[in-house]
Amino acid sequence: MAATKYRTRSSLEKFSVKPPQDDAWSLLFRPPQDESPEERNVRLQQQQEAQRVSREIDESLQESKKLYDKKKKAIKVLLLGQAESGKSTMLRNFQLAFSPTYFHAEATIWRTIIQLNLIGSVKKLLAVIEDELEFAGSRSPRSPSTTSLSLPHNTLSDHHRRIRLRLLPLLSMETNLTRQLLPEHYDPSRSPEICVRAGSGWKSVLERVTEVNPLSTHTNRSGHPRPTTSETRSKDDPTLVLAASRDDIISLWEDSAIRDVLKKRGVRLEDTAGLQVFSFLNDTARIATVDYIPTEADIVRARLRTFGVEEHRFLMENGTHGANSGLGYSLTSNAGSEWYVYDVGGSRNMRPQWVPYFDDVQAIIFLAPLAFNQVLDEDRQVNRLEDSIFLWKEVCSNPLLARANIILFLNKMDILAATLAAGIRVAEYVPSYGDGSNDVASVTKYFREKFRAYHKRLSPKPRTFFCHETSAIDTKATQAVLVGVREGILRNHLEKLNVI
Ligand SMILES: Nc1nc2c(ncn2[C@@H]2O[C@H](COP(=O)(O)OP(=O)(O)OP(=O)(O)O)[C@@H](O)[C@H]2O)c(=O)[nH]1
Ligand SMILES: [Mg+2]
Repeated sequence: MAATKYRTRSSLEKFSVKPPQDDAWSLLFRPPQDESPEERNVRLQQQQEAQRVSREIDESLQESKKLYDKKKKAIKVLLLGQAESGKSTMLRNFQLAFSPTYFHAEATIWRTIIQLNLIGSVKKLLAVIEDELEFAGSRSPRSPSTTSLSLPHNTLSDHHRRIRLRLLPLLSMETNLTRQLLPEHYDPSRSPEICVRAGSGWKSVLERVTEVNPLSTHTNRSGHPRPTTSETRSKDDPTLVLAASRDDIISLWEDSAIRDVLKKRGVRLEDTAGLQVFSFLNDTARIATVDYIPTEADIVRARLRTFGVEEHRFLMENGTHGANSGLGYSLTSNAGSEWYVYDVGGSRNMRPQWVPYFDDVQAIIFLAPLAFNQVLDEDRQVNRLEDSIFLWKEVCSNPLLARANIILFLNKMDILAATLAAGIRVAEYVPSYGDGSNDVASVTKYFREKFRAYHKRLSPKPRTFFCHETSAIDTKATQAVLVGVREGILRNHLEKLNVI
């Protein structure tokens, strides 16, 4: 044994002292025989540089591998569901519940999105007014003696025309800003909503927009910070223009003549899909101010369409306890655990992009509003609930997801309740519902059982069916649900790793 060891060492030594003559690398790096001292210096410097670069490459490879291994160990959750089902809203609830520092740190970015949502609503309002004014103008040319336009059921006047003109700068501001945010090749006329491509650096654009020039941090003579003025703000920041338009927006929104026009033209104040198109208009007095700071509820409610797949990394800031989740033991390892949550764009043309993320995912939160009386934006022939069930079947039967837990969120329960309260009957849209009772509990039970049956029938191997009823804009109730869901996912993950 000792002799073997000795032989090995001696052969290594022999190699390092006297390399074999036919070693290609030695030949390549052998100094030329007539090398001058300067050439030698240059050669040695080059060699050192090459070694440094090679070390750097090794280090970065090791770093990437470490990251890869870490990510492999992290918990991965996919948020799936059709467009507008509430995935991004749920993600923001997740951030608020488990990563509140991060959630609050992004408040200024969301302030601009909320301002853009509000301006978007004003834009829709102005488009209706413009149409109405044009329509009225073409039907009954104005006589010089009157400033009112007589319409069949209402009257819009020069007063409205003037307000519209005053609000136009707001619209050009919005056009400028959204142009910087929209994904490449995206045609805004296809969808009026704000949309950003995942990973495109849109947050940096908004950070730049909201950055206040250091001048504003100066104090005045009495030692108080100077108020932010137009010189201290970025030219793309809509705050001041919006604040200056505040009274005009409120007066338009509260104007009964405008309400009549909206009604006459069939423009719903609240979109039935829950896209509360005009919802921020009700809060204009609070939002259109120079010192507006969004509330948690505002941030959760903001609408920003997802384009592509967004990866969100979470380091759990707070561990929750078994007592909360009814597990009967404490999952203290929860705090500090690393999670990746993937939020996807839900419209049909984006769905093929989901598949690469199916690999190695622990859980899927599938959002399905029971929108039995609505159709998809991208295809007005397709019923929303039917589309959700179709997607659910695809997800349950997908072999790549066979090991993942699928958790169904029947989201937008508030809208279901409002729809049923308005007297809209399920049987009219879903004949198989027959003469079942048209109340929330019965309708929910009926559809939940449908989802359960497909889950059981189509799962490649048996797994438990989890289902929650949610209203993602109700942050308190949603967080309570998410705490339980997180515990469940973590427990399952630990069980798979045989830790508990
Ligand atoms: N009333 C109500 N509105 C909701 C609920 N969940 C989400 N919303 C609203 O529905 C709209 C769409 O929500 P998002 O979270 O952006 O939908 P998404 O699934 O991410 O949509 P895409 O990004 O287009 O795939 C937003 O305006 C939300 O405020 C809910 O439970 N109730
Ligand atoms: Mg989204």
